[in-house]
Amino acid sequence: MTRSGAAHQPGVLSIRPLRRLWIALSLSSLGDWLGLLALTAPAVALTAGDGFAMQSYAVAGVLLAWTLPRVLPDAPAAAPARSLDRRTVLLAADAVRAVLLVSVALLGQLVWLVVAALLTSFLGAVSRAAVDATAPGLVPQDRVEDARRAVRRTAYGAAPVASVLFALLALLAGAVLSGDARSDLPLYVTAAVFVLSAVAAFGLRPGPVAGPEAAPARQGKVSRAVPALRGLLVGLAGAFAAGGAVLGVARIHVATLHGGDAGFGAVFGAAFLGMAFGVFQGPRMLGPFSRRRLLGLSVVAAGVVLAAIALIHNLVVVVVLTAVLGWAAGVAWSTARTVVRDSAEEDLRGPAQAFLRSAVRVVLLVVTVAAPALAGVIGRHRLELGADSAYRFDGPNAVLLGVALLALVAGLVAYRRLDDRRGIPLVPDLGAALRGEVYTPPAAEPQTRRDRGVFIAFEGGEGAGKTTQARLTAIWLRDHGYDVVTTSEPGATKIGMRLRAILLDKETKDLSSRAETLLYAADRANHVANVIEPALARGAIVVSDRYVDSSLAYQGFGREQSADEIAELNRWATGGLLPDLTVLLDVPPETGFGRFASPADRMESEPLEFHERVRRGFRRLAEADPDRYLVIDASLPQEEITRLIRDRLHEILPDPVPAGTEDITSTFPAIAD
Ligand SMILES: Nc1ncnc2c1ncn2[C@@H]1O[C@H](COP(=O)(O)OP(=O)(O)O)[C@@H](O)[C@H]1O
Ligand SMILES: Cc1cn([C@H]2C[C@H](O)[C@@H](COP(=O)(O)OP(=O)(O)O)O2)c(=O)[nH]c1=O
Repeated sequence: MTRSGAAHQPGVLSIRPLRRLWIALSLSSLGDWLGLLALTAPAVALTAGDGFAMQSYAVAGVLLAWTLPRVLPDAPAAAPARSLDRRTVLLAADAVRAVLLVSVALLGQLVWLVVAALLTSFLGAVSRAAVDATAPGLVPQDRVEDARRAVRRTAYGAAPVASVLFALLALLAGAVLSGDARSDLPLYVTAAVFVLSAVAAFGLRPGPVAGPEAAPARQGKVSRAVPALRGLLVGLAGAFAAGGAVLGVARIHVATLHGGDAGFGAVFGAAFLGMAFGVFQGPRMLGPFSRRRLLGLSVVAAGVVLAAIALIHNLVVVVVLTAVLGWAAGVAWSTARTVVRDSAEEDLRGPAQAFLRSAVRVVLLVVTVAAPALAGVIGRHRLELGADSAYRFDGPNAVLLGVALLALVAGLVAYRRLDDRRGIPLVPDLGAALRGEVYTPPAAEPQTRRDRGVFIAFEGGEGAGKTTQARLTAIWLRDHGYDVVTTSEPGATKIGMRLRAILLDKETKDLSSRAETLLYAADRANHVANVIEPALARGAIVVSDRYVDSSLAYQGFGREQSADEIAELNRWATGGLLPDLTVLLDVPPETGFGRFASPADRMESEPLEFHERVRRGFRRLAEADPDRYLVIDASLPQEEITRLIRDRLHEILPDPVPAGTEDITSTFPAIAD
């Protein structure tokens, strides 16, 4: 909704002061990326006579120098930006960078090259910090996020432009220049871009570097509230490690493929262009298909493509596949954003995305530096394949192949962790999505299932939210046309109500643990015979607030009696009836008790240790039979719990509700309470 609303507003860049800042940023970002490419060229040229390993280390050294200021916490870069005038900061950062790049060309010294790369990158970070802090202050409050996004897009969007420019310069230099002058040309051009950027910065109005600071993402809190976060992190780390490996070894790998600077620029540009396309296309791709599955698949695709890049010795193929790899990583990134949007509370989406963004950046940069260094250690190898044929398998090939395997594993792990359509086979699911449909599997044993109905039990300690969630589940199921019977223990039948009075009345004294167990079992026997079985027999869905597991946890673990004996007793009492799904709402007893004000009944009055044993008991039961349980952290917000339950119910309902229809049905007025 907010998205379509935003589309009608004029672009955020129509706000004049922001547009000016944006022009300065565009040039400075172009210089930034061009500088990275231009500085790696002399690393190879200056070590031309020193062998493959030395060349690899020199490239790794320049990348490390360039990377360091960007993985360090923002503080050192942000400090000068915050204490000075923003125009001065941007102007000075540009001017000094121009001088640094020219000095590298003039001095032709490896050590100075690395130092200059470090300083250039640091100034880039200072300049970015100044822009980041300034941009939000230049727009109205409700456009702050748009302004941040425009800044981010420009900063990364400059990368492919810089790559194309670099490749053209390399071609030009190759045609008209010779020797060192070839790698010097991009340095001079970058310096010129920084001079232009300084001129644009000069046109800015001076002003303090102000504006709201982005709140740092607190991973602990965020990952607890966004359960998908770990799966997302694993997947994205795989995809971006794959990207980082290609960028890191590109310089030396392309040289073995006789590509030179132009080839390097092409690989770099292909990665970023592909990625931009993937980010754009991700949300539009395979509409009816599960986003979580798509994320896992795109990471697996990144791994497979990287393996091909590692093994095929052809520059054109490498460039094309690098674009595909960038695309897969882009799809993974934008899909992860969608998953966060769909699974996190509104106020946690920003922090969760910020956390993922910084994690991805660290992975990308670390792998980019480590890859060429490792390639240098591995060195060059030839596999002799016969009398006159051999296969090159150098450091870059080995590193790329290794990272490809890691990305594959990460993709598979992410797929498994995030899968929200468990039990539904992937191939027909994907096939249906390609035809624009949601796949609905043929119901297993249709007759028996439909005839029998479905039994869902809610379990957990006091105040875990069982009653709340059981009720919401029943409303939701009825909205979808199911015949639903809600019930609870103890006390769902007339006899049961009497038993309940005995069991929960604080005046009840001298009730032995065995008698208590038998009374709960008696209540249950009556409940099954008179309520649950008849409902299941007519095909209804039964939603029960507590069932056998409560006896195992409270009378077994809580009262420290044999859980096996209690299970046996209850098997007899219920005729062996077990729920199709047990939703365990797991919460520390203190949290649960903190949720009510009403006076405690006989069971609730038991000491805290009792309730802690009960909680452990429930968890143990769930661990022993994971397929039949859905364990949910019940300290999560209520809506998040409700969503997790619905996701799981989709899988076991006799006539599954296709995930895609959810949006449609929820537009009907539904009784929410
Ligand atoms: N996820 C939740 N977070 C915070 N409070 C909740 C949550 N779920 C339920 N509650 C509140 O906690 C109290 C107990 O919930 P209830 O569903 O009666 O728990 P139970 O049946 O497990 O004892 C109610 O006041 C309810 O509104
Ligand atoms: C069904 C069942 C409940 N109990 C206890 C747990 C609860 O303290 C109490 C049921 O009380 P109830 O008022 O239904 O509370 P809640 O909302 O927490 O379910 O009975 C057992 O000890 N064994 C059982 O088999």
